[in-house]
Amino acid sequence: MPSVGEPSDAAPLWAYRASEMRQLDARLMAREHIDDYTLMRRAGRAAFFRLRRHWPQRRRLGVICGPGNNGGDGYVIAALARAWGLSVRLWAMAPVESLRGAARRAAQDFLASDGQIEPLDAGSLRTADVDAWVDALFGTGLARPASGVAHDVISTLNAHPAPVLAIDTPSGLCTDTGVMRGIAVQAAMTVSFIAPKPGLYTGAGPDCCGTLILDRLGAPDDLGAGLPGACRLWPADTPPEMLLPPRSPTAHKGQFGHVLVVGGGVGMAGAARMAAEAALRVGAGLVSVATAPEHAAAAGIGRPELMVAGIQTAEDLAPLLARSTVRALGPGLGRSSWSEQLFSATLAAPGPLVVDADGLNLLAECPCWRENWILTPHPAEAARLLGVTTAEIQADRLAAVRALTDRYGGVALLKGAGTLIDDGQQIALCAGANPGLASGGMGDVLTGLAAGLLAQGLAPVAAARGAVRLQLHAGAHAAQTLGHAGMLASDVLDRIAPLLALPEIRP
Ligand SMILES: NC(=O)C1=CN([C@@H]2O[C@H](COP(=O)(O)OP(=O)(O)OC[C@H]3O[C@@H](n4cnc5c(N)ncnc54)[C@H](O)[C@@H]3O)[C@@H](O)[C@H]2O)[C@H](O)CC1
Ligand SMILES: [K+]
Repeated sequence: MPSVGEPSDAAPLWAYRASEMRQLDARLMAREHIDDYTLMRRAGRAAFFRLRRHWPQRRRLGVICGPGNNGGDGYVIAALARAWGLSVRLWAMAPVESLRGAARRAAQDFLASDGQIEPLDAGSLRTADVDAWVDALFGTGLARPASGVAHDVISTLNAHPAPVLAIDTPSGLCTDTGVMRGIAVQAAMTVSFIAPKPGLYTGAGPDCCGTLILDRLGAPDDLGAGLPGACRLWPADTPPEMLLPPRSPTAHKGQFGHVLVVGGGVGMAGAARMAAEAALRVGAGLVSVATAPEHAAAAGIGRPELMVAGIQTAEDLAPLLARSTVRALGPGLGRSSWSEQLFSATLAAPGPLVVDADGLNLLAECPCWRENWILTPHPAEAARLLGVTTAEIQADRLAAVRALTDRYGGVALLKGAGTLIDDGQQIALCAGANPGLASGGMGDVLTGLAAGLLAQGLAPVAAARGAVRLQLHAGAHAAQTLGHAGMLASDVLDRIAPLLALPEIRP
């Protein structure tokens, strides 16, 4: 049985940068006593049979081969497709004689099977009678933005009605960061090999990959032993692991912490209320809300379990800080002098806390370092915390989340598709993209979930990861019944308790 907040038995995979992928390829070949052409044929076969399984009706393939081993995979796929009686047209970016090693052998075998190679030209792709494309232009070896013919080809593929199967990665996507290098293939499906690459799960990766399938090609889990790895990946479909401590029959509310939400400035009572409800729903024993006096009466309506206090000054806040064990600082806090008073008083109190929204914006103005907190910025808030632009954050999200913990300590949770969580030692990537979560209040719910888990004794990094994964799972349930446009933060809230009641995570 996994301990509280730790991953279940299905320990998540490590994701690797391109520079490490080459070492993994070499290790796999050495361990299995195979050469790179055998491994390439294994990759091509894996991709081809996924294509046949998912798109059985698509029998007119257009294969685009680049100048490297990714292109080599394409030749393997094209030869297999012809052997299976599919119609194949293949366009190559580089002449066969310029190819090297396994890629050259793959091209020669394709020619030997009477395959035809056409020079890469966007115009001929536009008019091709093709009902599925295979993108084997660039893989982990992408070295710069696609330009010239490569750019035009990617643009043509994206405009063509036939779906694209991307091999190993959509061409043009940086597999280390998830940044589109200029232009990138928008694939309907991606089959990636051997080990996860972080850029497929964060940044623009989820948009470019479509349905992402990882085929390990027989790689054992310990293939990367000793390599630093870029991050640990919790794939979106990983079942929610047991998060909460067991509850004895005689348990009482004092055992499950007391969360104090500090926020709800004038006109923003809802944010603090959402965070407070989330903390209750995830199991905190007691939850209080320190909010502007104007909201005190309204903030508790419909949720009598909340204890709400109208706060004028830091002195008013002191007794609430003294009674609580965990704080959630920032939901709807605002940037007024009132906000600054409460911010400073809360930061001065000991004990773990979650800082979000305007709490982060105020922190950016007076940075400090702390062990026992979780910062939960979206990219723009992270940019303010680091004094850079949002584009620079998104240009390398893994570097950004590490820069946050270097500067502020504790745990940094960088929101966005493929949320990253760093404790200064190891980065966790919680895969999963749900456009329905892009609406007001979702950040407040996440803050409350994290605070509620902290209040029950989870370590900050486990509380952060648990909050993200609970919200992703609850959000997926909400999207199934309500759709992405119609789902609200309250709908996610309503699905937390049923999720926690699931046998695999019921305490
Ligand atoms: N190594 C193995 O045994 C296996 C690898 N697999 C596949 O190989 C690719 C990685 O191959 P690599 O040759 O390193 O890189 P690419 O094929 O991605 O292409 C790099 C190639 O293209 C040139 N290049 C890079 N960027 C550009 C650009 N913008 N414009 C033009 N040319 C560019 C660069 O100079 C290189 O020549 C991996 O993704 C897998 O698909 C097998 O799948 C498994 C075995
Ligand atoms: K590719």
